[in-house]
Amino acid sequence: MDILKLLSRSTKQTARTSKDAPSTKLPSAGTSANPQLFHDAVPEARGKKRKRGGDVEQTRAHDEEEESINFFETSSAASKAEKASAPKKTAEEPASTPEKVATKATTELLDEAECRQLLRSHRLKVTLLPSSKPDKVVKKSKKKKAVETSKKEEYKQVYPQPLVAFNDLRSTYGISGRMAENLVQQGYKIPTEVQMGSLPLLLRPKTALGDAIEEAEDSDGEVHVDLLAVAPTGSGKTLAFLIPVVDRIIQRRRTSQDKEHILEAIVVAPTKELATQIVNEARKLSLGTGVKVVGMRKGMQITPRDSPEGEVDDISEDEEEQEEDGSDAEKPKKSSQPAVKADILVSTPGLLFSALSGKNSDQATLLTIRTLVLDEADVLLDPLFRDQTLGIWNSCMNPDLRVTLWSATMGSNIESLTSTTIQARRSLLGLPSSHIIRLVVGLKDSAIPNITHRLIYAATEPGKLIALRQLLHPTAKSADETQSLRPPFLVFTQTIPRAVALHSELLYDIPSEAGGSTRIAVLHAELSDTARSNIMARFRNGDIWVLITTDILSRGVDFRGINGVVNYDVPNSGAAYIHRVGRTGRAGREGGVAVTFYTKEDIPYVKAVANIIAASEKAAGKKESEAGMKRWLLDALPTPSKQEKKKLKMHGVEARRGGLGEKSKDGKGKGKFKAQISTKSGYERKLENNRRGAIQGSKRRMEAEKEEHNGEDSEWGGIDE
Ligand SMILES: Nc1ncnc2c1ncn2[C@@H]1O[C@H](COP(=O)(O)OP(=O)(O)OP(=O)(O)O)[C@@H](O)[C@H]1O
Repeated sequence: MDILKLLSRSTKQTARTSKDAPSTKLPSAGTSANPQLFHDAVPEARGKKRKRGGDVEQTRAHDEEEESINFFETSSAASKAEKASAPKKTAEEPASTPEKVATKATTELLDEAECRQLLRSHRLKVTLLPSSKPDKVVKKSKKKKAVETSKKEEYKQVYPQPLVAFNDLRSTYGISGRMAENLVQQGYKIPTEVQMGSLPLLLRPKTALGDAIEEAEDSDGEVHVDLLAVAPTGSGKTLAFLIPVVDRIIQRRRTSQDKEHILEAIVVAPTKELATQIVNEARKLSLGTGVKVVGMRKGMQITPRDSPEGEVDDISEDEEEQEEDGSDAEKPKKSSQPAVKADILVSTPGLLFSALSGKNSDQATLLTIRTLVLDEADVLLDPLFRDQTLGIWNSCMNPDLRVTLWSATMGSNIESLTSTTIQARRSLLGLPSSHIIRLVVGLKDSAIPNITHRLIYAATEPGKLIALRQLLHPTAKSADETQSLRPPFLVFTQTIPRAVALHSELLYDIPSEAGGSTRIAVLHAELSDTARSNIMARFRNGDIWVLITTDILSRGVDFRGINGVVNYDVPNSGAAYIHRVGRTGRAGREGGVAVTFYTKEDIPYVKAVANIIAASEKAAGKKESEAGMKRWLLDALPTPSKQEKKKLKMHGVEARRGGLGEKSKDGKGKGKFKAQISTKSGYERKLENNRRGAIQGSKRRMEAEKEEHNGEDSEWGGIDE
């Protein structure tokens, strides 16, 4: 079914020819050939001589595409035999000797020049952050210079082994055959940049880093690594943090007699939707490895290992999958069950923190946790979640604790908070201080270059509504790629009441033959968990075409087929813009569109968005004449003060606070009321208007008739005789 055709049917849109139809360019049109954002080899692009690393990479990437059956296949007969038995395995992996892994490792490593070349050509920058807190920069000029120099010396760029091809995960870094098989099953072929940079570092730090650093060792003899990774939205960070988590558990089991489920890893994510998605990804990845993944639920307890058998229970995988399908609406919840028996726990900070600070809090010191993952770390360490996140972090008392932090945006304040927390924890446990590794992919804090941005001035609130309808119902004249937005797409508003009101407004905008009001939905934090899961499942299935939401869905959530994002209300910060628009153009897909409306009220705040758009267009290689963001507009927009930025981040644009706008004192709805979205649907208002019009019309007619009648009475009619 052509969604756009149906939507534009009432506006007599002319049928697109296959030539001008943009379907092949749509992100929902299929899988991306290459998920890498920066896969152009730099030396070639700049006309320099190519080094050997580039060739290695090209050849391997090509080989991967050729190997349609199994790109994890190694050349040796022994490994072929090993691979052949892999799919049949359903239980845990048989032990693989460390010597075997080590022998393989030596055969695959690149020299430093090749590493540099590859890392650079994929815009990967790896830095060791200072192991101690950098000295305070004092303002006195001479001192400042001296201190800055010493600070500079502490930031050291390193060139670890990049992951050239997915089959190296097995051959060089020794991941389990079963996990490798799971990756094949899911169709992963070429590693994304963040996977290239982080997987060797986290899987086998010694192999990846060589003698680049002399570091503290963990009890398993590996170099201690904490990682802060900043990589674009949709660039595969989930897989980058999950593979090492699952691998570390499998490695521990290989060497230990204890095959029980021990809670070894915690993944924290800011929203329930993201946490559920991570649980699903982790389960797909660890299928058949014996690693168990559980999503945290209300009422669950984090029990210590020696909790009595039989008491231990958790939500079954089936049950959670049902929740994701939205099919468990009528089922009673098992949320009061007492325990978590799993290897990996995924949770929002609030749920886990309250479980830790509950009745059994003294038992809750998480001694067994060896990996803590903070997904969307900048938001988790923002004041909103900071206490909860640090509370969880500080409960993890295992000396081998590895912390990895991930996001597409990371302020320098988050970086220093991370350093301080890691070093403080290590000194509390009497451990030597260690370096934190920072991995940055591309330009830090920027929007992905593979989507089209449109910043549209709509002047007023009603103007935005008209503009949104224009996107939804392209007219014959406007149904080109610059005007229309092909569903499915997401619409973001500033507040919950505004999302609800916009939903009511648009409820009947989709023709009934296309599914009518069922095609449009609203998702926000005040809905029940079941309702939220239900809507997510329907949107993923393609039953919902337009999903109106708040920033609750702006981070991490991966909808593969989204064609566009509409910022109905301007986002509260540059970071919020980057994450919102990053819901489209995932895994390198081209064709995603991000539309942002702004009104008179937004002008003081829109510069951050405009700057990000300009940087993204530059990164995409657009010339000034092709760029949507014009220089004159950038220059004309005012730069908000720090204070204004802070206020905006905390509360949003004032005229829209509280959602529907405040009534003026006389109740007439002027002034602040202009930022209101009607709470009735356009269709309902049209009916009401028609009804009101009909009543007024009939009143007018009656009055006219009356007047006529009176006129007749008063009119001189002569003498009736
Ligand atoms: N190597 C790969 N090849 C192809 N697709 C991939 C690869 N790695 C991940 N993906 C896919 O890319 C999509 C985005 O991945 P993911 O959700 O992990 O992105 P992210 O970097 O966490 O994004 P965000 O910053 O928005 O949280 C997913 O659909 C995932 O399956």
